Amino acid sequence: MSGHETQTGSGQLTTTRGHHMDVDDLFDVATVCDISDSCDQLGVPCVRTGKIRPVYAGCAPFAGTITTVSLRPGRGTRLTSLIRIFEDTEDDAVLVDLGERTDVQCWGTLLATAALRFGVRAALVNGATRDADQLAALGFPTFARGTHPASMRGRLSLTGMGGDVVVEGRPVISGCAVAADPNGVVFLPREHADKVFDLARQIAAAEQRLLDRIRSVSRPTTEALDTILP
Ligand SMILES: O=C([O-])CC(=O)C(=O)O
Ligand SMILES: [Mg+2]
Repeated sequence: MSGHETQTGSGQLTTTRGHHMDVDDLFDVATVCDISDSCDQLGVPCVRTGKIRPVYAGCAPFAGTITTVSLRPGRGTRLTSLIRIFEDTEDDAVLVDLGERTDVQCWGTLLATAALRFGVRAALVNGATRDADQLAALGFPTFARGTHPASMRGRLSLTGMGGDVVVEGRPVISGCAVAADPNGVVFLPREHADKVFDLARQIAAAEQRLLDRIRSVSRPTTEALDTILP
C-alpha cells in the first residue's frame, strides 16, 4: 500500500491526498472560462490551452493538482514505469507530456485503471491517448490533443518526471493546479487556486444574472442591451 492510501474499516481503500483545494461544487457553477477570467481579474499567471480537450463526450470536468511525466519516442518502456509514478505522487492527476505529438499516444484503460488504484483521478495528455470508449465506460476524466490507435509499448520511453512541460510555448510546472473541461485547460499556481476558484464562482453567478437580464429585456434593442452587457 502506498503512503497516500488508507485502509477503511470496511476494508476499502480510500485516498487521502495532501491538498485540500475546495473544488467539490466548482463545476456545478463555474467553467474553465470563468477560471480563466478569474486569473485575468486577479492577475494570476496561468497557462491556457484550448487544444487539450476531453477525449470522450460526457467526460467529467476536473480540477486538482498534477504531477508531470514525460515520454518521448524511443525503444519503449513498460507500463509499470508510469504506474510507479502513480504510486509515488501525492497529486490528484498526471500531466503526461508527449511534446504535443499526436502521432503517438500514451494513455489507455490499463493505465487509467491502475491510476485509480493509486488514487490518481484524472489524466491530461500533452499529446494523444487511445481507448476512448473504454475510458468513457470507466468514467476516467481524460483530456488530450487527440487519439491515436498504436500502443505506446515499444514506441515511447520515459524521459522524465517532475520536469516542466511546454504547453503552447509556456512552461507548466509539476505540482501546479489545473482545471479542465470541454473549453480546454488552465494551469495555475496551486497557492492561488482557492482564491481563483472562489472568484470564478462569483464570475459565473454574475454572468448568470446577465443572462437573466438579457432574457428579461422587454424590447431587445442594442441600446437596451448596451446598458446591461459589459
Ligand atoms: O498500450 C498502451 O499504449 C496503453 C494502453 O492501451 C492502456 O493503458 O490501456
Ligand atoms: Mg489499452
